[in-house]
Amino acid sequence: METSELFGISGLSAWYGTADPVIEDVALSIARGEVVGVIGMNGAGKTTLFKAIAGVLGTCRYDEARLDGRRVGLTDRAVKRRRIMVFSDERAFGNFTFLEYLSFVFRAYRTPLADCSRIVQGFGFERYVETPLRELSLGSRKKASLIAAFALSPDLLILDEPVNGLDFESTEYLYRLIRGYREHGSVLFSSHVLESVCLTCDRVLVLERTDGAGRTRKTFSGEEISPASIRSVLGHDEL
Ligand SMILES: Nc1ncnc2c1ncn2[C@@H]1O[C@H](COP(=O)(O)OP(=O)(O)OP(=O)(O)O)[C@@H](O)[C@H]1O
Repeated sequence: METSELFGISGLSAWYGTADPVIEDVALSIARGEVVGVIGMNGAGKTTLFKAIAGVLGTCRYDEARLDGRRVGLTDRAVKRRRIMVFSDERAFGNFTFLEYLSFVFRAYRTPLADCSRIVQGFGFERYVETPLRELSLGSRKKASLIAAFALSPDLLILDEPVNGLDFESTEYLYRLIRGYREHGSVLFSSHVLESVCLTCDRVLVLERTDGAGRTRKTFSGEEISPASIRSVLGHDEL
């Protein structure tokens, strides 16, 4: 294990109603200050993987999970306070305004409320801060969750399809936030947009469903992280 590892997991399998695993024997290590992207076809198991890592999916097992080099449980409260997951289509907290949601999140993480006006401005979200979340568009709801997560600034940000639903300018701003996060912590995010991983990631993992379950098939790093290189390995040269 590298000394710079923030979080690691091995032998991770997860399932829903039946015993058939949706992801099987997945291993992942995220270094401090590293941005890791996960790509894969619809249904490959990206969201399932993220929920398991975030400790919000009860139906999973793993050989070992590590945080700061120490063996931990994914549902340990102390571990959950070190990460936050932004869901692809967050519909909870619909009756809360953004400001209410923000103070709820900070209270839940036992952290003094931080000033997030710069991030609110960056996402052009000023006029929505007092609107109930259920009245917001998909993209604006996504912004509310992203602003709260970046303002909280835990050691590990887990973002499930953060680009989905965002307008062009907010997407560019999100890329800047993700790249800048290295100074503070690590980011694990999934995307169907190759540009998003190529512009931000240190490493890109491909999750692929083989023999019925999602497994990490290939890792791209450094120079390999380009749309052409990823397409060629995934067999889509003609695009
Ligand atoms: N709550 C659930 N109950 C039962 N099966 C589920 C549930 N959530 C997901 N699945 C199944 O698990 C598999 C993986 O789904 P998951 O959402 O993790 O994939 P994904 O890679 O995130 O897909 P997408 O790119 O479409 O978001 C799919 O076959 C899906 O139908």
